[in-house]
Amino acid sequence: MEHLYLTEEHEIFRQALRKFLEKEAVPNYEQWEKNKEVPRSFWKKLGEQGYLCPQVEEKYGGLGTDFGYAVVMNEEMERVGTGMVGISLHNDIVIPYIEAYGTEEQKQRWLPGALTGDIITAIGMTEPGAGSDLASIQTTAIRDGDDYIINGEKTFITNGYTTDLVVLVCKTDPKVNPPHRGISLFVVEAGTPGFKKGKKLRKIGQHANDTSELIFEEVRVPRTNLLGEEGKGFYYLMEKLQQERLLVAIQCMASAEKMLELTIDYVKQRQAFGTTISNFQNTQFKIAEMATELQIGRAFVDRLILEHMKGKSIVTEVSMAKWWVSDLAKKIAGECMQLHGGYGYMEEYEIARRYRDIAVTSIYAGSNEIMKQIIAKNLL
Ligand SMILES: Cc1cc2nc3c(=O)[nH]c(=O)nc-3n(C[C@H](O)[C@H](O)[C@H](O)COP(=O)(O)OP(=O)(O)OC[C@H]3O[C@@H](n4cnc5c(N)ncnc54)[C@H](O)[C@@H]3O)c2cc1C
Repeated sequence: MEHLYLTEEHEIFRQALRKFLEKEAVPNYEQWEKNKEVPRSFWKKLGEQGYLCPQVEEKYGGLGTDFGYAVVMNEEMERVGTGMVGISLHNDIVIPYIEAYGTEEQKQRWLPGALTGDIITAIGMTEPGAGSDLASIQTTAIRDGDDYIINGEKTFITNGYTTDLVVLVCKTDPKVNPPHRGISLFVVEAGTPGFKKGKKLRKIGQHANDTSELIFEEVRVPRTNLLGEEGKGFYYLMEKLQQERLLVAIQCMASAEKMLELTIDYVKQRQAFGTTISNFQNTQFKIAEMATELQIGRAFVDRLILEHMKGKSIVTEVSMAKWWVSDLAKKIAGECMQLHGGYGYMEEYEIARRYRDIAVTSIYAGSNEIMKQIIAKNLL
């Protein structure tokens, strides 16, 4: 499908990336699902080809690419499987915090490793007792001379098991009112005494994508690991969530388009009552409806990508896209599975995995209910 914001260079990049993924990811994907992680050897290969954080400035080893390249990467990885979203989380969500709020010293320290795959990153916001209500987190980072002492627990952390570096959301002032003013961001490196990782969590889908609990017991980090200013963490998160939520909409579009493609192929060859399933009017109407809804979603998401690339603040519209496209993708997953009949419920057919993988998109990156709350708050 043609996109408004992509140049010929983006398309050349897409072709090269697609070839790379067909060789290095597709044949191994099932094994990654079984192992519940994308191996570091693959991250390193991505790094060698310039696919890790290509947007980073050249002086740190990056290519200084625009958001169009991130869109292409997300679409192409999503075509392979949603279990690769941890790579996008690293490229397009975690590293941008360091790029935007890190000091020169911090950038020199962490960006080069993030580009080679030596440093895999994660972001720790959610806790066992606080997800949507982020301001009520309990993890604390209390000043002790030139250091901070961190105590707390995070859960559902993407890349949590493999991570070398986590951008951690903590309370530096647990008593301040309103509570979000007491939130700060820290970089905590794996291996720091007191920082423990839990087991890989057992999820219903996105198996290749590792998700873990992270535990912090009396973890001492120097002041040089504070990201940006103390007490500004919540504002930094709000600034960056636009891109995170837009990416979920982009991933859901790509996945839903793939599901429709798989289903069109299937109904054209499956026989029943002496003809193909594609000859039934119900099938034709379902395909027509899904294709129409995908065109509507594509037009909206493409417009938002363009505006995001121009640096516009489109928080309300991105929240709309996040809930609407993820709900659409979930509905399409159900309808595509239905058109596959019993085979759609079998793991041999890709639609089964896609059905499981898409379910979480209405929950993570801010639940769809929270998206509607943001939209309503900005309109009323
Ligand atoms: C696979 C996976 C990967 C994840 N990756 C990460 C990660 O890398 N880093 C990270 O920090 N977190 C991550 N998360 C956490 C995710 O962002 C949270 O699960 C999500 O924000 C919801 O929080 P919760 O699970 O605590 O649900 P809750 O906040 O307890 O919500 C439960 C239900 O109540 C609804 N609800 C809550 N508040 C309101 C309200 N005010 N009005 C109406 N309804 C409301 C919610 O929409 C939801 O339906 C991940 C989660 C999953 C499942």
